[in-house]
Amino acid sequence: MAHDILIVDDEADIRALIAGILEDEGYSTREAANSDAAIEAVRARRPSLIVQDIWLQGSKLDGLGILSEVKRDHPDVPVVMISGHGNIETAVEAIKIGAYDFIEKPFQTDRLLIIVERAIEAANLRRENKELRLRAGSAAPVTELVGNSPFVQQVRQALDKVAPTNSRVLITGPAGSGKEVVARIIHNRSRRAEGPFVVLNCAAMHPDRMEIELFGTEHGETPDSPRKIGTFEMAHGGTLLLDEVADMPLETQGKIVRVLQDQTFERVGGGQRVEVDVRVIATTNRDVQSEMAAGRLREDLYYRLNVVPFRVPALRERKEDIPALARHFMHLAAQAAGTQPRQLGEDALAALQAYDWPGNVRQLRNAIDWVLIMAPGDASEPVRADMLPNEINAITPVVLRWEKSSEIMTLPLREARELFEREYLLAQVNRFSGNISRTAAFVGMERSALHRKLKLLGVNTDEKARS
Ligand SMILES: Nc1ncnc2c1ncn2[C@@H]1O[C@H](COP(=O)(O)OP(=O)(O)OP(=O)(O)O)[C@@H](O)[C@H]1O
Repeated sequence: MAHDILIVDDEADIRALIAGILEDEGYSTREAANSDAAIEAVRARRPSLIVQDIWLQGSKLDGLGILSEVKRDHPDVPVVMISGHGNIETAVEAIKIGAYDFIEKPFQTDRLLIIVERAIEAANLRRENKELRLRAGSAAPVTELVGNSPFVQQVRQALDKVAPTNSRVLITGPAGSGKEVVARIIHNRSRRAEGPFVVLNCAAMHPDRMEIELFGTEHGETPDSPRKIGTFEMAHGGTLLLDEVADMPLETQGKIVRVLQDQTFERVGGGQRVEVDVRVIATTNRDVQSEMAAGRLREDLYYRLNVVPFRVPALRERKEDIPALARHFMHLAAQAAGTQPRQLGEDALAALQAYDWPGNVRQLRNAIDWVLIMAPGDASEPVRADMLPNEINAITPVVLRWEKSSEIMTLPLREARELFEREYLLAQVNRFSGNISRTAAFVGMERSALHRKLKLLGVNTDEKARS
């Protein structure tokens, strides 16, 4: 579809001249002679770009006034100002308000066309980047890792060191564990934070499209379609995240090695080299050693990407983070739904910690979204363990489903006490990811006494590690 350009000038012959030049290049144009007509035209349909004179005779608002209104309602629409010799200062003022650029009268056709093309391209890139961020479910910049487990503390320290450098980083870990979050934090804390953060999901991409997505095309996919900008070019000045890099075709992996080497590449179907300044971060949930052994991941790519390795463990290996993550996601879910967050009872948090989370942090986030909307009971009451989704509730330790536990009432006191102690301690050991010292401190026992007790109750090492 042709880009729609609005031309605002009080002189009819200048409007006609600009419209002619732009239409010859395939743009479609509309014209407005004063501020009322300009604002009405923008309201009728958001243009792709506005070319606008600074001085407008017989108009309520001058060029700067229209610019301010347009930028207030449509900050993403690029505006190119036309200035006369005497008003360069005003043109500079316009740039401060948000104009993309200005051209001086009398203008050269080539300059007008170059500026228009660049302004539209820049606006497209900004929009695509915004969409990519939204698709990743994270429009707001992530700056902190939620949690306080030894893992999170270690990663925090490593992030402080690595983020400001330009090092490439390879992040491994199971699906949904937070690899992309780590990548975003690295970007947000780097000197590139103001630049784009672009994600290319290699697993979701058809292998045939991979190179077009990465490098773009010089001529467009059909003779009259515009050229496409690839993710490497979009990420110029910022960070490119190659998500699930081991799923990339081998041939493309080879091309990436070359880009990493000299930071230039050719667009598909193009002969010219495009220079870029991009920090590359890659993630994978596969075992990189076996991927290399099977010939699915090139060793030279692996060594170039793995300058700084990060491993994000499964959630079941760091259960201490669950309460903080659960509260964080409850807060986010409530904010998104425009409601009050529900409080999570201690028993519910313990039940969440007893569960294995095969889908990791992403599954926990989904579960909390469910709890906010679906959990029974009054919204002002804390959520209890038995109100959690079925798959979690089903494995909740007996001790957390007290009123459901008819079994305990059928037992003599000594056996009931043993059952309670066993379930209670098992649940606590689970909450602390099998760490006996931290469990002992929490339940108020000596470490050695807890060990003895667990042995006596038949809680074996496997169960402790059941996580
Ligand atoms: N420590 C954390 N703090 C806050 N949110 C987190 C954290 N870890 C993960 N999340 C959230 O969990 C979800 C999954 O995280 P993310 O997409 O980073 O995982 P991933 O390992 O990249 O997954 P995949 O391998 O499937 O692409 C996201 O919604 C993310 O915001």
